[in-house]
Amino acid sequence: MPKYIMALDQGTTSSRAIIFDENGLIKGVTNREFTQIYPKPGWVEHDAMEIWGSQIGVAKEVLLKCGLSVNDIAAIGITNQRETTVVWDKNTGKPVYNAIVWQCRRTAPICDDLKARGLTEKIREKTGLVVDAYFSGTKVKWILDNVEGTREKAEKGELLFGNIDTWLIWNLTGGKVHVTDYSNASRTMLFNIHKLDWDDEILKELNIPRAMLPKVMPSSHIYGYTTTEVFGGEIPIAGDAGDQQAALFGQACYAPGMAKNTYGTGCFMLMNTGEKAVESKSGLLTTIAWGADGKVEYALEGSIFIAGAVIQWLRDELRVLDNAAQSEELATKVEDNNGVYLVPAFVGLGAPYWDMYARGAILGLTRGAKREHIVRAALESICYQTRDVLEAMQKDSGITLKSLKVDGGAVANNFLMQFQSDILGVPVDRPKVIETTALGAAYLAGLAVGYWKDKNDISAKWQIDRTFKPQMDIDTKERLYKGWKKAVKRSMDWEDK
Ligand SMILES: Nc1ncnc2c1ncn2[C@@H]1O[C@H](COP(=O)(O)OP(=O)(O)O)[C@@H](O)[C@H]1O
Ligand SMILES: O=P(O)(O)OC[C@H](O)CO
Repeated sequence: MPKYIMALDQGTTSSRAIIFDENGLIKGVTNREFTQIYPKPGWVEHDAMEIWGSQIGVAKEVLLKCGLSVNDIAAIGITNQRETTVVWDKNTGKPVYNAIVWQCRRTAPICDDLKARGLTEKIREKTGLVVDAYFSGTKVKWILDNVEGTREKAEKGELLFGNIDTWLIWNLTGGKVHVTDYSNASRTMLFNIHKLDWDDEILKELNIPRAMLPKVMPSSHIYGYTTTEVFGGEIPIAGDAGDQQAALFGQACYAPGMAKNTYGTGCFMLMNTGEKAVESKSGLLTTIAWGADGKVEYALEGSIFIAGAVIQWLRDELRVLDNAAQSEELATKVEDNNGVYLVPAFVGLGAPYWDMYARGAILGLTRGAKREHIVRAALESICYQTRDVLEAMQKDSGITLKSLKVDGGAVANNFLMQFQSDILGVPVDRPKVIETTALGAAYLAGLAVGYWKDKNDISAKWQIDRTFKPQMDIDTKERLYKGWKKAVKRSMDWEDK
């Protein structure tokens, strides 16, 4: 058996390739940011060819960096930004339009129409999702309705749809394999999560031909092999999961009631609910965690659209930071937020508010408000949003979390982690490997090819780096959170419909 597993982690802002050893430890990482395209306010696109190029580029680079060849890799696991939609021509392999990113709000009117037609409940029952522009279904419809010639071609079976996992696997296999996994399918708003099949009724409502859709497979499975043109040899592609579900797997949250929160571009809290699809009454999503060991398991999810991205915004647009890490230094230069709240509703609000028309706001400014306060308010907003979601999660599941496992790029920020623990009143556990998304994809791939034995083998590898314990007094905590709730209200229903 070759010595390593390679994970390809295609995120919202960067493509990453990571090589893991049998202890689940990182041997090498490479990372490449790619272009974010904002054609209009609220619209977000990526160039699918650039995504493919950057992903394959980092994969080759990491092999070189580690001095490894194709024969050293036992399997590849894919994990991806979810919901982002690519439609391409089956014959040429070329996308017919840019990838429409999960954050894009352009299909809000299509969602309003679905709601007006009384389909909200039916869609929730079948897919576990709320009707929102976030998911892929309305994005596919938008492409077929707006890009010339695509509907005819789709009806003739000449176009294919895929999320980024599907797009990467298609390209890695030289256009031979058109698949996705249960976790990704469950984010399309086209998939019946109980029957485990594409839903003909929803497809009809959105006028999407079934022939465009990929075959849905387990998340740990050999889907195909890389063509020799890619790496000069064949490697089995054996893991596929949406990045948030992959992180749940990488954090070894295998028992019902176990949860993690991932702090990347957005912030996503998922709780394993086992073989039971728990219905949310508090604004969360019911989603498929993964298909593995011959069964499908479910999760409750709280999706926060903007988390680490607010720090990128401070860096790239406001230019008050040189780099993301500097946010910690600035936030700790001041004693508190000085009454300043930042609601990062740049692309509307996700869980538990689901307001496609909310927009970002900075409130509570006075003459004494400094750059440091705004930076601090941005970091605090990530923690308040997480509390919103945790409260909903505890209500829906009836489980009170004793601690929260965290991961993702932004958890390197110690101020963020301490404030998170303070505002939740719950200890926050940061593991040694914070690249748990990639690790989860590697585990899923490794299990499929027998590189690791089973989930117990994996659970034993989870190691803690640091626990952040709550230190804030209850009055301060509640006063701060109350301010947040007030600020959120002001940001809602801002954009005209
Ligand atoms: N030290 C830090 N403090 C706050 N935010 C950070 C820090 N380091 C990275 N980030 C944020 O984390 C995000 C990157 O995390 P990552 O897990 O790579 O995200 P993604 O997979 O969504 O691309 C960026 O949005 C960045 O602004
Ligand atoms: O790119 P990330 O890691 O922020 O993840 C994006 C999510 O998958 C969107 O649902």
